[in-house]
Amino acid sequence: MLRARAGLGLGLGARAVPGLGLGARAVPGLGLGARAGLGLGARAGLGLGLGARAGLGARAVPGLGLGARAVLGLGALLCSRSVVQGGSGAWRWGPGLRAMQCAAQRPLRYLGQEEAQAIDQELFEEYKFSVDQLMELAGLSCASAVAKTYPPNSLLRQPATILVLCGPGNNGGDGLVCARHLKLFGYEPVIFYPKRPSKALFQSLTIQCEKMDIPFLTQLPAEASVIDELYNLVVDAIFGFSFRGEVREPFASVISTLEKVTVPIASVDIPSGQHRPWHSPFFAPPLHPLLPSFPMLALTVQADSPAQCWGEHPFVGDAIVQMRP
Ligand SMILES: NC(=O)C1=CN([C@@H]2O[C@H](COP(=O)(O)OP(=O)(O)OC[C@H]3O[C@@H](n4cnc5c(N)ncnc54)[C@H](OP(=O)(O)O)[C@@H]3O)[C@@H](O)[C@H]2O)[C@H](O)CC1
Repeated sequence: MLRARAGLGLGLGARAVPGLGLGARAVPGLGLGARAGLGLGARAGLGLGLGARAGLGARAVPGLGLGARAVLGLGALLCSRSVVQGGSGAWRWGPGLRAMQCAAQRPLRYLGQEEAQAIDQELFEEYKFSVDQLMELAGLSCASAVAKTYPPNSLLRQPATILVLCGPGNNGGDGLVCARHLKLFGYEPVIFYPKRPSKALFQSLTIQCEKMDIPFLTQLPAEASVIDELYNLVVDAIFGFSFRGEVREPFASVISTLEKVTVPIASVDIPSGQHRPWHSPFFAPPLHPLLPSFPMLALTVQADSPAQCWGEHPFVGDAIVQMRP
């Protein structure tokens, strides 16, 4: 069933969203807001909101009362600085689904590596999401964030070339999905995928890119200047939260080259090799021992406070998870 709703609400209370919803919904907070996504969960809160909501499936019921909430939301959440700060700014919508753009200078609560992995496990085991589902959303979120920050026709080099570097794990899978959506958004992605796992999922993602005529490089240019010359932007989908220890080949050379490029780097989840002082404008200064510099595209964030953001172009996509109390 498709449902749409708009209204003004002031509520201190609990509400439940007992279904799987696709659409937009008002989000508590001062301001005008709407949130798009695929959401499953229940939430309670204190909020004054004017917004619109449209959903496919079950919906929340506002009420008086004080309660806890748990949200497992998969979707795009876009919010303006002023909303995050409790001001009166309007919510903004972006391309595709799911990304949250928030203010810096707010108290931050970053996930550590283990926490991020635990949330991932919970999504798979308790909430029964499949890796394909999450990866598709992750890749789409990444492509959407790139498109929002660097629209294809704003780029210096035309056609709008983007180099997508894919690693051997799920982060690399996110990169493949991202490349596919970038192509649909009007970019010319080129993929470097030097270590390909034998799992069917990655083979399928590779075939899908090939079918879309996205070229795969057999070798990465060793000179960073060549990358600067050929590409407007690099998407770094080499390692995510399972990266451990010193970088091994072939990725040590890749990351070493990446450190020297001057075009922007958009990292998926965390900057690969993550201890390095990347010069990308996306990255904030070191903030956490596990996540010393945070990337443009974070895929999982602890969402107790949606004001947790950072950097010049912060985006949070993919799974927005609020734990049950
Ligand atoms: N949270 C979500 O909703 C989702 C997140 N996704 C993305 O998945 C990654 C995590 O994926 P995972 O496969 O667990 O791990 P990585 O992609 O980070 O990397 C694993 C591979 O990396 C190799 N590795 C690890 N350390 C090194 C190193 N020092 N040098 C070289 N290679 C390294 C590792 O190789 P092994 O030989 O050690 O096995 C693995 O091959 C997360 O960050 C998100 O981007 C999913 O899309 C699902 C949704």
